[in-house]
Amino acid sequence: MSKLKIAIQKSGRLYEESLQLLKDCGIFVNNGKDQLKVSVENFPMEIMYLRNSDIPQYLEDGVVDVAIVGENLLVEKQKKIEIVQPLGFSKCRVSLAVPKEIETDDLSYFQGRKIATSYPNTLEKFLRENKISADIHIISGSVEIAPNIGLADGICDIVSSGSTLFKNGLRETVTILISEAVLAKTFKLDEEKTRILEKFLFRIKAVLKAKNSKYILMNVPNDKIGEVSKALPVLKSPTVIPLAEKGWSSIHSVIDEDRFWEVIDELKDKGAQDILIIPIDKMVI
Ligand SMILES: Nc1ncnc2c1ncn2[C@@H]1O[C@H](COP(=O)(O)OP(=O)(O)OP(=O)(O)O)[C@@H](O)[C@H]1O
Ligand SMILES: O=P(O)(O)OC[C@H]1O[C@H](OP(=O)(O)OP(=O)(O)O)[C@H](O)[C@@H]1O
Ligand SMILES: [Mg+2]
Repeated sequence: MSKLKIAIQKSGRLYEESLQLLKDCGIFVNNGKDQLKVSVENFPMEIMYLRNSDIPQYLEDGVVDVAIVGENLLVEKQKKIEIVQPLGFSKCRVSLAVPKEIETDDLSYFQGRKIATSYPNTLEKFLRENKISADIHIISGSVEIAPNIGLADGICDIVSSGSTLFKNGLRETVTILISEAVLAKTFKLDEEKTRILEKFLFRIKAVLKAKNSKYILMNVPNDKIGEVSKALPVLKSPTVIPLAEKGWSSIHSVIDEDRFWEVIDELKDKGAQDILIIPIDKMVI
């Protein structure tokens, strides 16, 4: 039986959460990461630990079948690859930044200036689309230092919390793109591997859905059940269980993490009491 070859970053920003996702999907990997190719016992999968920057090429060539990579890297490398599923971690953006003394946020500041970056293709395309002509200076890391050592007038790099920019006296002015970790696949996938990928994706979706949802239970006077139920964005209809105390019931349901506070206020207003919110481990719907 064939195995789905998945590439994962060997070390760096994506490593921990990529492995955690596999674990949450019930795919157990027992190895030290010095072993660069590892088979999984309980799923038809083979893991390859690679440098993030090499992964897009391997995907395009079909050397690996799927990979967990930053979306920004796929944009940068411009390879023929398909994004199958955003994964919700390693969220960041690729932005332009200038020394904090520069007062303008306007893109025209960069006209005729020098910009240091590790993402030349992304930057070049963005500048071309916005009719800015600038001198792109490629460096492979520590980009934020460039303006301080007189190497460039501004930079284009990854920003997440913004603390690297701040510590280096820089200020974010224009966001070029936003990114998160994604599961990407090669176009060269045969039928058998496509079936394995579907199985893997089914598990990933159950994990992601559970992460974005909460189990909610509350006590409600029986005459308020209708009103409270209406406020719940339920999967089908809420579970209603009578309490030992006459005239009261317990209502159980699932709500989206991002609607959480809004829904709680409404539930309280409609008569719900003793509201409990519980994390969900997996969710198959
Ligand atoms: N500060 C950050 N916060 C959130 N996500 C980030 C951050 N920096 C990078 N990322 C994301 O994680 C990915 C991997 O970044 P990382 O710095 O670990 O590797 P790299 O230096 O690009 O690659 P390599 O594995 O080739 O050395 C990036 O492509 C980006 O999508
Ligand atoms: O906005 P922040 O939260 O400060 O994150 C941004 C920083 O994170 C990344 O570097 P990383 O730490 O991955 O180092 P690297 O350049 O060696 O990859 C990126 O290149 C920025 O420098
Ligand atoms: Mg980095």
